[in-house]
Amino acid sequence: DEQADFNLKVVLISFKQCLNEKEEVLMDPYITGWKGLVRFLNNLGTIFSFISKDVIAKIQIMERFRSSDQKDHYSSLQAMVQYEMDNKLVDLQKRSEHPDSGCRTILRLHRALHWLQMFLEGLRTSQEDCKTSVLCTDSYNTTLANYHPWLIRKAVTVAFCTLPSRNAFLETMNVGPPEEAVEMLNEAMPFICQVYQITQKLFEEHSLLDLP
Ligand SMILES: CCCCCCCC/C=C\CCCCCCCC(=O)N[C@@H](COP(=O)(O)O)[C@H](O)/C=C/CCCCCCCCCCCCC
Repeated sequence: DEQADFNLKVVLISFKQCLNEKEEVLMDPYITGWKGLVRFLNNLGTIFSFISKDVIAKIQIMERFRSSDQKDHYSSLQAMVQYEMDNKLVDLQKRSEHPDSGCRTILRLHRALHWLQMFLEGLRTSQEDCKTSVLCTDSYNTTLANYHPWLIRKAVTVAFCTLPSRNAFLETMNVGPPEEAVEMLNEAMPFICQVYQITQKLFEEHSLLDLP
């Protein structure tokens, strides 16, 4: 039962566990966090399956690295960037020799994490009667939409219209009444923001923010 399986707490704990004392972003909890988000997405209906398929494909790319002979080079985002850059394993101009590098794959998820951060912030601070679809569209338009072609933007906007009300949405997080879900989001936001900021800085320092 996927609905029963999803628990916001599990996702949030994963993002908390992503950061070690050296402020590195650890790959395994990062992947676990994304898997939890996909589980949540799957519960929102089949209209969202084109989105979850894309996330799953990206998770699988990263899992393959983590179970390969090179797995130690993928233990953290920092190790991955160092390894792929040092060994010229990233297509910087055009997707060709290394179409599915770890860096370009994580960059896609990283951009989506920015959307999540904006969306959860909106959800957390909005009034009870606020429409989830509006929060979702606004946060999408200021983040991910900048990287998506027209057709995807349209499909995404249609899917957003099917989202339940704010309170029903918060209840699907399986942590009790909406107020408790908001409380948990208050606790979790700093970790998600930190993971986002550290990754952003890492990719910025290596000029990896525009990978094809
Ligand atoms: C804490 C729990 C509460 C909130 C739960 C939200 C659950 C969200 C789960 C997943 C978020 C979606 C992540 C989307 C990743 C998209 C990555 C991407 O940009 N991919 C495109 C580029 O990849 P390449 O082609 O270059 O390999 C790809 O083309 C896009 C494909 C599909 C469309 C993606 C649309 C993203 C919309 C994000 C909003 C999700 C809506 C969730 C509703 C609450």
